[in-house]
Amino acid sequence: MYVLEKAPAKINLSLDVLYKRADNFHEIEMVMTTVDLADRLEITEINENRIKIESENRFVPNDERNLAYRAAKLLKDSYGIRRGVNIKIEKLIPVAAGLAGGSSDAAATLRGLNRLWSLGLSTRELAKLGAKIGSDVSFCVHNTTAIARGRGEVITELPAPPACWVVLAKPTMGVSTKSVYQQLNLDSIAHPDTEGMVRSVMLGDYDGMCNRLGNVLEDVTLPSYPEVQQIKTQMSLSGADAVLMSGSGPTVFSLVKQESRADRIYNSLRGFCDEVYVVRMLGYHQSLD
Ligand SMILES: C[C@](O)(CO)[C@H](O)COP(=O)(O)OP(=O)(O)OC[C@H]1O[C@@H](n2ccc(N)nc2=O)[C@H](O)[C@@H]1O
Ligand SMILES: Nc1ncnc2c1ncn2[C@@H]1O[C@H](COP(=O)(O)OP(=O)(O)OP(=O)(O)O)[C@@H](O)[C@H]1O
Repeated sequence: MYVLEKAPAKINLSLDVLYKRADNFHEIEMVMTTVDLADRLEITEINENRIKIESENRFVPNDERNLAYRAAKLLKDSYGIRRGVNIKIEKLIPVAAGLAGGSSDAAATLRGLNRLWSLGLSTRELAKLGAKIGSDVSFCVHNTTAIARGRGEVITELPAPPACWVVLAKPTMGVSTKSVYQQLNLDSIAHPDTEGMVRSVMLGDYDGMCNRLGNVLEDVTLPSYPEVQQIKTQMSLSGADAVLMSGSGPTVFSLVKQESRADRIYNSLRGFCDEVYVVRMLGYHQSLD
């Protein structure tokens, strides 16, 4: 028996940090959605009572450090499951990119094992478990468009944003999320209009959504990595409707209505940036088979 699960990348349409909490995490408010760039997981039952990870990507650990491993272990331990699985991860999302690739793999593992082991857990129950693995995992379990609050685990689903093309570009370096949060100066934040972003998404107002893209973590990552600003500038010059860094970076995305413009941005970045993708926004509940 096996199940297949898609694990899509996320982008943050807005990301605000409200304050630092006593537990050293930051209280945040984000509007997030998923894009059509996804890892593919094949989860197969094996005869031994253990979790095996298979991945050909040299940046992805194939042991207990893998977030998919941690998700499987958490589910096994929480529900006393004495069965084993092999989790094969076809890695298409760039690693340490600000696209929540690892978190999405963990979420896909929770969804997949819920089916494989017929656990009957609801999305909310899986999302609650996911929060124990990482702040982005609950959102990834929902696998839709949503507002995320708390440290990222308090999810309110939203309708899909207005349809558009998304061009993603990841510079070569990876960025440590922890270090970006640590360096953020909370006194000088220009807070994005989260409420306005939510309204724009709900109304299907594409221009409103473009005008309200905002990510306070750019304050840290942009000055540290000039390549990120260069990509933003290049995308704007090539006709993007709006441009923003995703998560803690370094991936930058642009939104465009016209496919021809998306192609123009893609072509303008090739040779200058190794990993560039033109994808669609998802944000609907996906058929995961
Ligand atoms: C930047 C985002 O990706 C935006 O979606 C998330 O906020 C980060 O989500 P994540 O990578 O799943 O984060 P975690 O693995 O839970 O935390 C990594 C580190 O980021 C910092 N962190 C994370 C989330 C949060 N609300 N406040 C924080 O300060 C903490 O130092 C933590 O040790
Ligand atoms: N399944 C996985 N896929 C990718 N990286 C993983 C995975 N499991 C563990 N990791 C580790 O997690 C680190 C961060 O990877 P990931 O691609 O999830 O970062 P990210 O996209 O910046 O995450 P976020 O946007 O949530 O901050 C990697 O350097 C890698 O060592």
